[in-house]
Amino acid sequence: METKTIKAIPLLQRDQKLLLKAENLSVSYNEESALEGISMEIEQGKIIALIGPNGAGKTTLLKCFAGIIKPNKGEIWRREGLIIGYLPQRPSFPRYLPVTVEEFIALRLGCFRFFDGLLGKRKSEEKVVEILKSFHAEALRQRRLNELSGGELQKIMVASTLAKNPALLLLDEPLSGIDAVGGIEFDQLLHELKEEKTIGTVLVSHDLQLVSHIADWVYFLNHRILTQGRPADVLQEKKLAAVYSLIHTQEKKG
Ligand SMILES: Nc1ncnc2c1ncn2[C@@H]1O[C@H](COP(=O)(O)OP(=O)(O)OP(=O)(O)O)[C@@H](O)[C@H]1O
Repeated sequence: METKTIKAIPLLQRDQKLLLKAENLSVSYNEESALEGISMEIEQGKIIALIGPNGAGKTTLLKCFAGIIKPNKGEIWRREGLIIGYLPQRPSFPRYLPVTVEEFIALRLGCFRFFDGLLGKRKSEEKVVEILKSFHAEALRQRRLNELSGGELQKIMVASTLAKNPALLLLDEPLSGIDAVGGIEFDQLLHELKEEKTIGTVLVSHDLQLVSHIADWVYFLNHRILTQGRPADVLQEKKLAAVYSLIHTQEKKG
């Protein structure tokens, strides 16, 4: 068994745009390897997409970046004071919280009144309204989380993830359950974030159409990085077919 060698070292004066750097990460669950030798850099103003088949290790990698999982091997550097907004895949916990949308967003902002927060009640309300407006979701403000549809809840999850003004955004299948209109809005939102150039984003998605026009750089993972590049290069039909046939051959070898 490898010893755990992750370090959260304050980053990196060398390059102001660099938010996070991962070097040679490996993760295994119960001796079963999920990730091997992953290295990548995430910069401010850029959207990195992680694609690959089910079980490829995409969520595991996001969890490493978020600090939820410690790799068995490798190192992660983060910019000092980096605020990370992490949207997990299909989060189920909010459903059980007996709170309204407004209270939930305030809670995630850390300024819910029960917690005697940083901003105070009025400021917190203003911020929540502002966030809901930007997602065209003001009508949901007083609704309870357990009354929302799957797509509405997902929208609120994205909104509340952005509420803290993170510098690094980690999105795991953010469009799952969101309808076509919501998808277009989300697309626009990602474009706006990109134009502002202040946030770095790692997007896990099976939606190759979204990835093809939003990502600056794509990594194709299957436990290892099989290929990487600009979307126009990686997402060519021929290239994808080659990668998938490589996976198929690996699986056959067992
Ligand atoms: N907590 C866990 N315990 C044991 N094995 C796990 C755990 N989490 C993930 N795995 C395994 O690790 C591998 C990678 O899983 P991961 O969820 O990172 O893949 P993914 O690429 O995000 O998949 P998907 O596209 O299906 O969401 C899979 O084989 C999975 O079964």
